[in-house]
Parts: sequence; C-alpha cells; structure tokens
Amino acid sequence: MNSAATRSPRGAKVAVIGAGSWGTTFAKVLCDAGSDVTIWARRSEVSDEIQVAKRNSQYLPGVNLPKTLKATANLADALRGARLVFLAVPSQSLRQNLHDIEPYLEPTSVLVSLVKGVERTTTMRMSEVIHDTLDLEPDRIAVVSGPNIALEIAKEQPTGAVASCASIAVAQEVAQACSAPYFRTYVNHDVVGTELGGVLKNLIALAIGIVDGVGYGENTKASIITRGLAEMTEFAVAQGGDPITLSGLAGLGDLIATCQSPLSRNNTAGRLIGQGYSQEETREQMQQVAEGITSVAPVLELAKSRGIVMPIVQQVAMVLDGEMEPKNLGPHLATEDGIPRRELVLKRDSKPGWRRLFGRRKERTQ
Ligand SMILES: NC(=O)C1=CN([C@@H]2O[C@H](COP(=O)(O)OP(=O)(O)OC[C@H]3O[C@@H](n4cnc5c(N)ncnc54)[C@H](OP(=O)(O)O)[C@@H]3O)[C@@H](O)[C@H]2O)C=CC1
Ligand SMILES: O=C(CO)COP(=O)(O)O
Repeated sequence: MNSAATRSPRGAKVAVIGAGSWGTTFAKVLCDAGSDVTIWARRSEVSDEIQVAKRNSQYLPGVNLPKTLKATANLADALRGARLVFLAVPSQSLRQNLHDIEPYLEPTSVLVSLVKGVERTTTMRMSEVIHDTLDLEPDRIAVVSGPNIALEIAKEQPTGAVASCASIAVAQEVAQACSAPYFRTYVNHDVVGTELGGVLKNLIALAIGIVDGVGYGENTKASIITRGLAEMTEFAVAQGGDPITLSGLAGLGDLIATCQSPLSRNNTAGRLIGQGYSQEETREQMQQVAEGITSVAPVLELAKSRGIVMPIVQQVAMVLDGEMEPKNLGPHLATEDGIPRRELVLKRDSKPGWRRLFGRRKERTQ
C-alpha cells in the first residue's frame, strides 16, 4: 500500500470506543487534528453529557471538549463509516468489546489499540487479542502509545506518542490522524515493542509508587527506573520487540511520565500499597483503571516461559500478594550465589544492525 492511498483525508470519520479519561482525551486530540470523531460510551448519561454539554465531568473535570465531537451509546452509530477505530477500554474487557463491535465494523476499518495491559487469562497483548478475536490482517491492527497522562493532554500540554503498525503506510495514516498542535505522533513498525513499553512501564510505576509510599527518596527511585528499563527491554526483546523502541517515547518516555506523575493511577496504586493498604483496599480506593495490577501475573508468566528474570516486577508481585514488606522492595533481588553482576552488556544479535542491550541471562550461565 502506498501512503498517499491510505492517508485519511482531513475530516475523515473515526470512532473512539470507550469514554473514560483516555478515550475522551484522545477523542479531543482526534478532533483537534481535523477528523470527524464519534465517541462511544457504554452509559448513555456519559454520552449525553459529551454530546450536549461537551463535557465529561466524571473523567475530565473542568475540561471543555471540542464542539465538533459527537457522542453516542449506540455502537452501530459510532462505527458507521469509520475508517479508524480507536479502542480505549480496560484490557480485561477488550475481547468482549471486540465481539460487540464486530457486526458494525466497516470491511476496511483499522483497529487502533490505546490500551496498556495484557489479557490475564491468555497473556496476550491487545493487538494479539484483536487478531485472535476478529482475525484481521496485521495491516488492519495498530497501536498508539507514549508518555500520555490524559488530564495533561486534555489541557493541551504538549507531548508526543508513537503509532505502530506492521504496515508503515497504515502507521503513517494513524499518526497523521492523531497529530494535533499539542500532540505529535511519530511512526514505528515495531508493534510488539511499542505495545510492551506501555504495559511494562505500568509495573515499574507500581514499584515507584510503593517505595514512594514507604518514604524512600530519589536514589531508590532512579535505580528502580534505570533497572526497570533494563527489565522492560530484555522482556520486550525476548517477545520479538526492537530494543530501540524501548528507548523511545513508548518505552523510556512513558516510563518517565508514569513514574514521575502523581496523576498516574499505577503510581498512585503503588503508593497506597506502600503506605500499607492491601491490594483489595487499593482497588476499592481507585476510581479508575490501574492496568499494572492485572498485568503483573501474565507478564511474569510470559517472562518465566522465556527464561527471563524480572527482579523488580517479581518484587511488585510479592508485595501485592503480601509476601514481601513494601520497605524491602529495591532495584534488585539478592542473587542466589551472592556474586555481583555486570550492569549493562551490549551484544550483537543474530539480526544485522540489532544489538541485545542487556545480556543478563547469558552472563549468569558463564
Ligand atoms: N488515562 C490515561 O492517562 C491513559 C490511559 N491509557 C490506557 O487506556 C485504557 C483505558 O483507560 P482509561 O480511559 O484511562 O480508564 P478510565 O478508568 O478513565 O475509564 C475506563 C473506561 O472504560 C469503560 N469501561 C469499563 N469497563 C468496561 C467494559 N466492560 N466495557 C466497556 N467499557 C468499559 C468505563 O466506563 P464506565 O465509566 O461506564 O465505567 C470508562 O469509560 C487503559 O488500558 C489505560 O492503560 C493509555 C494512555 C493514557
Ligand atoms: O499510560 C499512561 C501515561 O502514559 C497513564 O498512566 P496511568 O494508567 O498509570 O495513569
């Protein structure tokens, strides 16, 4: 496909499925980028408020939404004529939502996941869930991810993101549709790396929240962020991602934003746990989705199946399960043999031009 043939014209119809904080913010970005946007909310009181008052007071208090934004609680109305369909629902409900939208999808619609979680029951990434559910070709599945705290973007504070698709032409089309003056979207074709960046930074943000809740300072947090990026990269590469993606907006960029922002729900959930609340109490206090909590178990399962050790994520799981006190969480687990490891190892991969950044696994056996 050539990019000119697939580029969505200004004013093209797009749909956003999910009207929480991110779906609503993203709908605003798409409107401000010039698309004809309809957002679907599962509750009609939410769609009515967006349609009539151009507000979503539950999720984006104080934010005025574009006059051009349309909203509905009817899936058929939202999806009619939509070339791009942006998915902004919780990861654990995506599969059911896909079944619900299937009858109304246009034959050439591209599905774009904005979701940063892994399906607990299958360990699938969201692009895999889309493929598994709807059997779409890879050039009809894309993801957008980056340092994107919803409320900041809704207030038009500038940031960037990455649009990834196996087809660069489609990634360009998606990137163009979501490039507003305050939201710059770059193109990538590493769907695995882009998607996993968004999933894994949530787990490291939980760890940051936990040590913050304990009262630890900047050295601990900087160590966790740095070693966390190493864990994220090793995991993503083992799943087929490109290490370079993890050093970009969808990896390091999102890691910094989520670990630093008091607006991050994962960071906040971690902080509550660090302050001594149980996982259950934390869930009750959170009014919004904290994807990291549900992604810990499937990520560790995938890591185990690939022989990857993720000390920080493992400790987060232990704290969540009440098997470790928050104050004992650190940037590393004690090694079994007590021998200090090398920090970073640059290795050439078998693929030309690629380097494996973190050779911890191999080194352990040397
Ligand atoms: N908020 C952010 O800053 C960002 C979030 N994301 C990702 O976007 C995804 C959505 O998160 P976000 O919008 O923040 O979450 P919120 O908690 O703000 O909103 C969740 C939305 O999903 C809806 N919802 C809940 N359960 C279902 C279901 N079973 N079927 C359909 N809709 C459902 C809720 O509807 P109702 O109100 O009726 O309960 C609500 O509209 C997550 O994967 C998140 O990681 C990505 C980038 C930034
Ligand atoms: O993905 C996000 C920022 O990029 C939002 O993070 P939280 O889900 O932790 O709020």
